[in-house]
Order: sequence, then C-alpha cells, then structure tokens
Amino acid sequence: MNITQEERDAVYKTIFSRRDVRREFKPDPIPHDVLERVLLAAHHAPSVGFMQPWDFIIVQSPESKTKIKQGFLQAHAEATELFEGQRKEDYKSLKLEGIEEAPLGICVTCDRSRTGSVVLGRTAKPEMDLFSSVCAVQNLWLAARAENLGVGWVSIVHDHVIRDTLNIPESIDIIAYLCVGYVDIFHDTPDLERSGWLPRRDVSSAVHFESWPDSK
Ligand SMILES: Cc1cc2c(cc1C)N(C[C@H](O)[C@H](O)[C@H](O)COP(=O)(O)O)c1[nH]c(=O)[nH]c(=O)c1N2
Repeated sequence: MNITQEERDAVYKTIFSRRDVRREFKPDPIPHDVLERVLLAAHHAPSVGFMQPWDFIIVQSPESKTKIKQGFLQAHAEATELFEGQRKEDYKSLKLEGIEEAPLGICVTCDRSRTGSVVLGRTAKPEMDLFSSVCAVQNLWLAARAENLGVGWVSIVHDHVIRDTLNIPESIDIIAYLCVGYVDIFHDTPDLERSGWLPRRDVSSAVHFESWPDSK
C-alpha cells in the first residue's frame, strides 16, 4: 500500500504542528469515539519483542486532578530552587501544566514483567521496555493532534503522587502523565521557544555521518 502525496502531507503537517499544550484547554468533553481512536493509535506503537508493556489510565475526576496538581505544585517548588538568578525568575513565569483545566488526564505506564523476564530485544538494553511505552505516548500525541486535541506532558510530579492517586502498584513504572483536551490554536513554535527559554537547534547540528562530531 503506497502513501499518496496528500496523505504524506497530512502526516508531516501533523508532526510539525503537534505542540505541547499547557494552557488554553477548553472544557469541551472528548467524544468517546475520538478517545477510542487516539488510544488505539497509542496501542499500535512499536514495542520491544512486541511486549506491549503499556496501560492507559484515564483520569476524569476533579479529586484525582486536584491531588496531582498538588503534587505538581510541590515538585515545581523544589525545581524552582535548582535554578539561579534570572533563570529562576524565567522558570517561575512559565506555565508548565494544565492538569485541572484539561478535561482528561491519561497516565501511561509500563509493566516491565508483562511477558516474562527474558524479552526479545531487551536482553542487551534493559530500558527498551520503558522506551516502548514512550513510543505509545508519541503515537497518542500525534493521533490527538490529528483529532485537533491538545496534549501536554507533565513530568514535574513525583511518581508516588500519581501512584497513590491512581492506585498503581509498585511493580508498574509510571511513564507519563498527559493532559488532554481541545484547544483553539496550536502555536507554530514551542512555548519554550517563544518565551526565550531555549531555541530550536538547527537540524544540521544534530545529524552526523559515520562518527561522533569532532571525535578525530
Ligand atoms: C519526556 C518529556 C517530559 C516533558 C515534556 C516533554 C517530554 C518529551 N514537556 C514538553 C516539552 O517542554 C516540549 O515538548 C518542548 O518544549 C517542545 O515543544 P513542543 O512539544 O514541540 O510544543 C513538558 N512540558 C511542560 O510544560 N511540563 C513538563 O513537565 C514537561 N515534561
């Protein structure tokens, strides 16, 4: 099955216009069929040894969101102390989550023992199962963009907060907490670029041929 030019354009448009969304979530509910499509796309991510180690916990209750927001505030306060001077002021001015505004939260996990202790492809690199769940996050993020849904990844929360709130056993790794909801606009550039936190690197500075740059 060949991809047509129009279909190719749609894929690249989705990739380049995907944004991390932390503000401007609308309260509009996400229709069940839309959520199902996004989760099915996530579930079709590649995974090491095809172990499909992920689960998706859907968070809708205000009580759970409030607990996770409290966890964010705590971790954010700790993080603030790690920056100095103007950087600290800049960090404090950034909006880095939309936990309570987004109609939906999705916690993505990884069950590292899902298919037993020896996994095809994980024998030399044990972290490959965690990376597989991250692939599911990226599929989810792109599918959501194709559905005009914004997604924001919030990692400024200690695992124990999410674990306690969502009753996740210690044997399961927490990969991501995502805020999901409709938005009016997807900005052309990342929030962190627009606010002057960091610029986008030129792709040519990231691509090298045959060996690590300047290693000879
Ligand atoms: C693993 C991981 C973890 C986080 C993020 C991303 C990823 C990949 N990002 C989003 C991040 O800031 C964003 O992707 C970049 O700034 C680039 O912007 P776009 O995603 O292109 O809009 C993110 N953003 C945020 O506001 N709070 C957060 O805690 C995190 N955590």
